[in-house]
Amino acid sequence: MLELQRLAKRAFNQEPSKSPYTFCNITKTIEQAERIALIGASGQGKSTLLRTISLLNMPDEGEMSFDGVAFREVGPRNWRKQICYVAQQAVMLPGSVEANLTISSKLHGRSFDLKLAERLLQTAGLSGLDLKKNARDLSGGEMQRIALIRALLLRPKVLLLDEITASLDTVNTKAVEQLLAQWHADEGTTMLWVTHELEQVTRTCERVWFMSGNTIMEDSLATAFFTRPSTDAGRTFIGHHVSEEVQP
Ligand SMILES: Nc1ncnc2c1ncn2[C@@H]1O[C@H](COP(=O)(O)OP(=O)(O)OP(=O)(O)O)[C@@H](O)[C@H]1O
Repeated sequence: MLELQRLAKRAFNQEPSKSPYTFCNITKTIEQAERIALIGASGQGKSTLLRTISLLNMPDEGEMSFDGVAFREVGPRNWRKQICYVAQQAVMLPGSVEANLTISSKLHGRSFDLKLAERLLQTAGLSGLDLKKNARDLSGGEMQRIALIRALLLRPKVLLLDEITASLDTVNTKAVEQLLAQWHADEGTTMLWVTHELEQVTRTCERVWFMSGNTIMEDSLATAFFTRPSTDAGRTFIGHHVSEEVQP
């Protein structure tokens, strides 16, 4: 349903035709309800790829289509109604938590589903939160969960999750994973999830895209990638993480 064809983005802040690729040659099809973990070393372009798929950055080369419609025909605003990016650093809009939760429904002309919002807040461990509180006074972890719930309330077809549990403790990380697992079971939302926590991959995703050499070097079932990566880069990546985890 989401097709990427020879997608490429060049490095920022340089003359486009001369700058090196941040990522290139990405041709992939993502079916509805797939959950894919996007992993790889720092600086490989994982966040930039997510931001490009959500049209927060425009691709320099290649095509993307969703349900057969090219992104150029739809325009960024309508594209992002279907394909929603949740950032690593949650951004709260001015005003209360409630205003943050209702804003996207208003912007997209949809009615606000209060019951659903309350259920999501509860599952995310935020049932006691005062919705009248200024959103910018929340803790980093609270902001992160509100940003996620704000995205879910739009009921996008594809969720692009960028290290969304990096600022959460273990309990709240599990709460968010559970929230997304339930959401996936109920809604069949496709997820592309950047994470550095390899155990999280095995808990949350069936498929892995491993980025290396500024492209997707391996695309496989998560179980296959972790037991037998098919490239030297994949083996090195896994070996590095395993040796890091066994160190005191
Ligand atoms: N807004 C920006 N302006 C300039 N350069 C950028 C910008 N965003 C990303 N980059 C550069 O693009 C490259 C890829 O960065 P990106 O954040 O996509 O990598 P990543 O794989 O997600 O890394 P990490 O795992 O550390 O988050 C890096 O060299 C980074 O410095």
